[in-house]
Amino acid sequence: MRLNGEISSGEDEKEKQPGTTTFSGQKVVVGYALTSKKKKSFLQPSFTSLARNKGIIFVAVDLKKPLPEQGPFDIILHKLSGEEWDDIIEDYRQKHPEVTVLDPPDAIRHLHNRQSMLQDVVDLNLSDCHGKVSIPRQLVITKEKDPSSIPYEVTKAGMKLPLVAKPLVVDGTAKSHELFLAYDEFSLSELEPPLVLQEFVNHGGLLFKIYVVGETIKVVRRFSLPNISKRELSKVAGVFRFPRVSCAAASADDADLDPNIAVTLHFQMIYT
Ligand SMILES: Nc1ncnc2c1ncn2[C@@H]1O[C@H](COP(=O)(O)OP(=O)(O)OP(=O)(O)O)[C@@H](O)[C@H]1O
Ligand SMILES: O=P(O)(O)O[C@H]1[C@H](O)[C@@H](O)[C@H](OP(=O)(O)O)[C@@H](OP(=O)(O)O)[C@H]1O
Repeated sequence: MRLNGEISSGEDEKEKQPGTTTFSGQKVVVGYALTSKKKKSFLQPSFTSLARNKGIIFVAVDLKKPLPEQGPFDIILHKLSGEEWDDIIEDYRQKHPEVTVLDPPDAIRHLHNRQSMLQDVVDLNLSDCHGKVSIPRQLVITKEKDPSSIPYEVTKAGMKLPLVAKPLVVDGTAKSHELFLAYDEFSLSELEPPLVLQEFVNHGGLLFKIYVVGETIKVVRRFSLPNISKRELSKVAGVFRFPRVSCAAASADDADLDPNIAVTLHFQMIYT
């Protein structure tokens, strides 16, 4: 297959994966358009090397050049945000129906907003399905709102403390993963809308993260925010920032959990 573009050099990809055989058939070319953060986390040498052995080649899309002039690609893998990029991808999809675009902007738009993201879970209506699947009670504070009005909004909505505050927009930046924990509603006026406020759900300081790709399902355990007791709530005030809760570094897969906790947690998986 012909290639016009920078091919992931593979120079650092010396690590051979056990059990992999070198591919000798038709190649699949994946054009990728990712942030430098995502390139670092996703396009790891061990991964691109494994992919190469299976005939999958990653080629960087040059954002300074028109997309239709690049390739040919079999797949476009992108995670960039913004209307301009969405238009480029949509236009490319129309002109190149033979290329698989993962994911078309229209199909993932609702995931860029924490309110619309969780609406799908609500719509599934799994309130009585071998247990309870629900989302935390939440309130959206739009960007037009004056932060000083947040305490009033919270009281009006009857939200119970403590509250978790998250950026409304999810755009893959480190800032969009930030989370704030507020023990009293007044300190919420220090935060910057647009926000989603959620009631804090005690979940034993652990959560299960489930990855699904086609038929393959992988479940991992992560340490999370610990339970907050009524006593603690009555003694603590203020808003606390957590840059990244339950990230990969907080893996609890090897933790020796009390079996009783593990069983309880099994029934407490929460959608956040
Ligand atoms: N309402 C809540 N009550 C208690 N803990 C919460 C709540 N919301 C989030 N958390 C904790 O904070 C973590 C991060 O929440 P967030 O909503 O940012 O998850 P996410 O966007 O699904 O995370 P990721 O970006 O890793 O996919 C959760 O995994 C959970 O441990
Ligand atoms: O490492 P896990 O627990 O799987 O969490 C991932 C999040 O679920 C993703 O949302 C992050 O990607 P974005 O930052 O592009 O949203 C992703 O960011 P990363 O690719 O920069 O590591 C991870 O934080």
